Amino acid sequence: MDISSGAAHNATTAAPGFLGTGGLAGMLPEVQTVEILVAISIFVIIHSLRQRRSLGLPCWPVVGMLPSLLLGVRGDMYEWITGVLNARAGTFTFKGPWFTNLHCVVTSDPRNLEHLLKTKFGSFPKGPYFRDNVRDLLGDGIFGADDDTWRRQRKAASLEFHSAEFRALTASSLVELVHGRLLPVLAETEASGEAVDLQDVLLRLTFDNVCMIAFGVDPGCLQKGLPEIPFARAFEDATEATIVRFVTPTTVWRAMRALGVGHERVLRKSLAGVDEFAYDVIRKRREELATAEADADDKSLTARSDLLTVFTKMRDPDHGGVAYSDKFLRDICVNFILAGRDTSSVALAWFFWLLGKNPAVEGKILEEIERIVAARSDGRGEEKEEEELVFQPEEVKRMEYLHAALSEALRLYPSVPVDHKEVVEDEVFPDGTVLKKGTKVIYAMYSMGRMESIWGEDCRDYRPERWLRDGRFMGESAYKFTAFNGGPRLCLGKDFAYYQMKFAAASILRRYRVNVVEGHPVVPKMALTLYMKHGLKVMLAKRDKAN
Ligand code: HEM
Repeated sequence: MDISSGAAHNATTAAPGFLGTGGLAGMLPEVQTVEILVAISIFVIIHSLRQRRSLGLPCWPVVGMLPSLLLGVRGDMYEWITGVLNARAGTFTFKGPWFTNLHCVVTSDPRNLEHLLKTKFGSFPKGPYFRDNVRDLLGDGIFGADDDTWRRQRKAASLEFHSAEFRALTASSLVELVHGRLLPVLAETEASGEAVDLQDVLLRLTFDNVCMIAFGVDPGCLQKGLPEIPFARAFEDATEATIVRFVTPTTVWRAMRALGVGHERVLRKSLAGVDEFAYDVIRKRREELATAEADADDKSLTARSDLLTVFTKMRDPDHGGVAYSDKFLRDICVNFILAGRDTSSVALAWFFWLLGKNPAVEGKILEEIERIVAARSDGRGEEKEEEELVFQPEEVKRMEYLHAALSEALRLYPSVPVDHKEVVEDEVFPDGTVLKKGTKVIYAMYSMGRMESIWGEDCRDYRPERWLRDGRFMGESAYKFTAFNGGPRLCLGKDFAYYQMKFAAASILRRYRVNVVEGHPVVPKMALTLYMKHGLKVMLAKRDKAN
């Protein structure tokens, strides 16, 4: 480019009196600056577009791919990730701004999922970054733990979750909650003719339920009037404030914690609420168990099978067989509450919304329920009033179409839409992606449900039949259907969650038509769990034989 000729042209076309004799020399640096800036801009744009071709997104100097991310966050973040993954055959590398910890590899390729969740499980722990962020809330509990700390809890909890006593507890707690509280709340709502946020009602149901499983205590969130419960509020606030740490540079949130300001102040206060509740229950349970032990005839307390009682009675084999500390018991319970408090309820909320759009599926679920009720050998299905009809565990098990319909809802709307791991040594994914030690890997469950390469051309359709062979439910590979994770860290509450969702869904559907309020906006919220951003406003209509 001939800078001098351009400058001369400017000089000759400008008014001579204005430039005077020194005009040409004074103009030169200005023109050069503009042209250099234009040249740099052209270079940056060409470079970024080239990067877009090779990486899937334009990558700008200094800010990396942040502009694309910010544009994606403005709309539906999960759909944006899905679009990029589809264009990149299932994996892309996100380059964050310089000096941030936003660099990561995002994948939805089942081969990579199997590699990181099972084959090379040891190379992909939760990692210190995740643990440091969640430690104040979760302590050393199973959710953030790795290695031996994780293995010990997983083994003990796994034994408990597969015991007959635990299954009996889950079944009885659900009868108590659904028939004693959920149905009365819904009956009141129906009678009032008002709309209700079904997601909120379901969140209250599963929060109470998981507290009964973990602590053996019912906090009473789900009851008429839908009151605010301090423990539930504290838990919610503590979780939200913890999540903010993931989008705040580590040094910044640490400084905020030291100073006790901003979301760290909220976290400190809400953690105090969580701990107050937890330690109070632990203290009382220890006292009750000691009293029951002293009175050999009192079997009522020692027969409890909630997690807190089971772990309080256990001895720690790694520490000379002493009892577990209060802090350890607190961490166990808080972790299970976090894992089980909202995952099944948001799945149910999406399920009810999908049914509204797919009445044929709802019809088939109702037919299945009626067949099961009609098959009752003692004729209870015919004789008893609808309100009293309580599904038995073996009946819930026989609801295979409902099982398929819930799995299909979770395929499209997995309660955990994305998850995260950290690589501890250099690795290569089966698709050829090179991972340097310390790389963060995001696996996108939400996107996996929308990939033609995994589920075929109708991947976006809600079709429970894809889960059925000759009318029987057929599970899928955990690396293709990843809603419950896979490998050694497969969700421990999976069977319980299905039981809970089926029991609640069948009990509601047999009694009510759930009509989503017309015009109510349904979009996912940006959070670690796939909540509906505006809840699910519905009107209930009593079902009779005609509808
Ligand atoms: C629809 C309902 C549910 C879904 C979709 C679901 C999904 C998941 C997912 C994706 C993980 C892996 C999380 C991670 O490692 O980052 C997980 C782990 C876990 N889930 Fe669930 N979950 C559900 C219900 C429950 C319930 C009701 C409980 C307990 C009462 C529970 C207990 C756990 C536990 C303890 C883990 C940790 C397992 C480990 O790290 O070894 N889940 N779940």
